[in-house]
Amino acid sequence: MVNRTGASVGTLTEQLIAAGYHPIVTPVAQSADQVRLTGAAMSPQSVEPGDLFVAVTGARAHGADFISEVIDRGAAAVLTDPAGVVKVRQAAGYRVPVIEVAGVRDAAGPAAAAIYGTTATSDPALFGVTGTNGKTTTTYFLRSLLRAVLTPQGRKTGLIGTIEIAAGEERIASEMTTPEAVALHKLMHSFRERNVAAAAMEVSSHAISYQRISGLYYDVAGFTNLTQDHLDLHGTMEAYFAAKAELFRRARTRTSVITVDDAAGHRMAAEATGHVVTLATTGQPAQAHWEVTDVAPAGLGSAFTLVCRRTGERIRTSTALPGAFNVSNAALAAVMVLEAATSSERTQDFQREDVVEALQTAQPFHIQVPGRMQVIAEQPAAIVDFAHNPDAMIRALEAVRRPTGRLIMVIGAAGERDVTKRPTMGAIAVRMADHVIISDDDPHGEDPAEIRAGLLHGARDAIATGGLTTHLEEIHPREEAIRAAVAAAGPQDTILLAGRGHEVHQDVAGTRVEIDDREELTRALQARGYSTLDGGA
Ligand SMILES: CC(=O)N[C@H]1[C@@H](OP(=O)(O)OP(=O)(O)OC[C@H]2O[C@@H](n3ccc(=O)[nH]c3=O)[C@H](O)[C@@H]2O)O[C@H](CO)[C@@H](O)[C@@H]1O[C@H](C)C(=O)N[C@@H](C)C(=O)N[C@H](CCC(=O)O)C(=O)O
Ligand SMILES: Nc1ncnc2c1ncn2[C@@H]1O[C@H](COP(=O)(O)OP(=O)(O)OP(=O)(O)O)[C@@H](O)[C@H]1O
Repeated sequence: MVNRTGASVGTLTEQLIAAGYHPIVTPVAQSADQVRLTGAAMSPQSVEPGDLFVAVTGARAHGADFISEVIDRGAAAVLTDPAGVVKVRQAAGYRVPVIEVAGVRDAAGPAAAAIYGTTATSDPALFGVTGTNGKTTTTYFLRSLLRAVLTPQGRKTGLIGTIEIAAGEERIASEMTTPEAVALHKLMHSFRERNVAAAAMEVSSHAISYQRISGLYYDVAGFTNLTQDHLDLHGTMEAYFAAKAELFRRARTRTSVITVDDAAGHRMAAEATGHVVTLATTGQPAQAHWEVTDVAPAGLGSAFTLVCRRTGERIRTSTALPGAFNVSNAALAAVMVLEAATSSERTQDFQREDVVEALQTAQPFHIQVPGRMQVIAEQPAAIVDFAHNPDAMIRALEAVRRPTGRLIMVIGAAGERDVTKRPTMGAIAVRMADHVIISDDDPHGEDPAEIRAGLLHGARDAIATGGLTTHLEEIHPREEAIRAAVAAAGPQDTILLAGRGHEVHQDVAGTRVEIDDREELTRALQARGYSTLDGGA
C-alpha cells in the first residue's frame, strides 16, 4: 500500500513535538492547519511548489540566504534555525510559515518522514552498510541477493550509493554516497510507489555526522571494517569510530551485523545496542555468531561456507570477484539477508529457505560491480579498482599479486581530502608493486603537483629505508600514465589502476575533465594488440 504524501504545517509541528523537538511556528495570515506541505527540499534549487524548505547553515552559506528564490519556486513553509528565521524575516517578511528548531539537520529527517510517510515498518525494508571499505560492493551484493529472493514474488529492489540510485531497473545518477535526509525520504516514497520491497543503502560517515539518515529505520545494518580515511572531517580515528557507531543503536537499527575481523569490529559489536549478530570472515577460529570456513579458489573469485555457530547450519556459496575481502563483503551481505529472514517483522518478504536456496544456487555474488576489482583484460591481467586509502590499497594489491610476472600500478590521491594518507599510500605502493607510476586523481582545488609530491615523498622514503628496487615514476596526465603502464607490461604481468574505479571525470579546479580508467585502459591495451574482455569499458 503506497502512503499518500503530505502533512499540514500543524500536523508536522505536532509530530516534531512528539519526536522531542521544540518547534516554534511563527504565524502567517493563514492558520497552520491550512498550509499543506506536499514535499520537502534542502537544496534551494530543487524546491517545488508545496515543499517544506529546510534551510540549514554550512561552511559555504545558509540555506535561508536563498529564501527569495525558494519562495518564487513555491515553497509553502520553511524549517530553519534561529539565524535562519532572522534571514527569512528580513528578506521575505511573513509570507510563509517558518518553523524554528535548534538542530535543523536532525529535525529534517522526522519532518520529511512525516511528509513522505516513512515509518519503521513502511516499505522498503532497509539494509544499511557502513565501514571504511566495502560499502559499495556489499550493497551491490545485497541487492543481487534481495533480487533473487524478491523477483519471483513480483517485487522490486532498490539501491542507494556512490555509483547509482536505482528503483528496480530505473536508474538515477548519484551525486553523493548517501543523499541528504529530505532526498532520502522522498526516495523512500518513490520506492513505495514503484513496489520496491527492500533497498540496500550505503551509509557514509559523512551522512551520519551530517544527520542525513535522521528519521530512517534500518531493518538490518552491516559493518565492514574501520581503517584510516576521512580524518579531514572527523579529526581522529576515535571520532570516526563514534560516527559509524551511531548507526548501530537500537533506536535506528533493528539488527546489527558486525564483521569482527579486527579490533574496531569487536568494539563496535560490544557497543552496539539492540539485536547484535557477529560475523568472522578470516577463516580463523573465532567466537562469532556466523563464521566463514572452507574458502577455496573458484575462477578468479572464491567459494566459501557460512557456518551458524548456534544451529550448526552450513551454507555453501561463492563470489566471482577477486580478493579475500570480497569473501568478507559477500558473507556480510548473505548474513544480513539471512538475519532479516529470521526477524519476525519481515518474514513474509524474506522466507529463510528462499534466501538459503538463492545463496546455494542463484550465484548472487557473481555480478560485476563497476570499477571494483573490474577485470579489463587477462593477458596481461589488467584491473581497475577504487582503492583510495591505505587499507584498500593493501588488500587490492594482495588480491592481484600473482606468483609470476611483474605488478605495475598507477595511483594518485584526491585533492582537498585527508592529506595524511598520501605518504602512506606512496609507501604501500612501492612496497607491494614492482613498478609504480604516480599520477593524478581528482585534484579538486589543490595543485596536482603538490598532491603527487605527497605520494612521492612516502614512496621515496620507503624505497630508501627498505632498500627496495621498485621502479618509481611520476607521469601526468593520467591517460599518459595508463599508456605508460601498458607499454611497460608484458603478457604475464599485471596492471592495477587504483583510486578512480567507476568515475568518469576528474575535477580539476572546478573543471570537469572527462576520463574513464576502464576506457583508457581498454584503448591502451587494444592499441598494443592485446585482447580485452567485453564490458570492460
Ligand atoms: C563535508 C560535507 O559533507 N558537507 C556537506 C554539507 O556542507 P555544509 O554544511 O558546508 O553546507 P553548505 O554547502 O554551506 O550549504 C548550506 C546550504 O546552502 C545551500 N547552498 C550552499 C552553497 C551554494 O552555493 N548554494 C546553496 O544553495 C545548500 O544547498 C544548503 O542548503 O551540507 C551540504 C548541503 O547539504 C552538502 O552539499 C555538503 O556536501 C559536500 C558537497 C560534499 O562534498 N560532501 C562529501 C564529502 C560527502 O558527503 N561524501 C560522502 C562520502 C564520503 C566517502 O565515503 O568517500 C557522501 O555520503 O557522499
Ligand atoms: N571489505 C573490504 N575490506 C578492505 N578493502 C575493501 C573491502 N571491500 C572493498 N575493498 C577495497 O576498497 C575499494 C572500495 O570498495 P567499495 O567501493 O566497495 O567501498 P566503499 O566503502 O563504498 O568505498 P567509498 O566509500 O570510498 O566509495 C575497493 O575497490 C577495494 O579495493
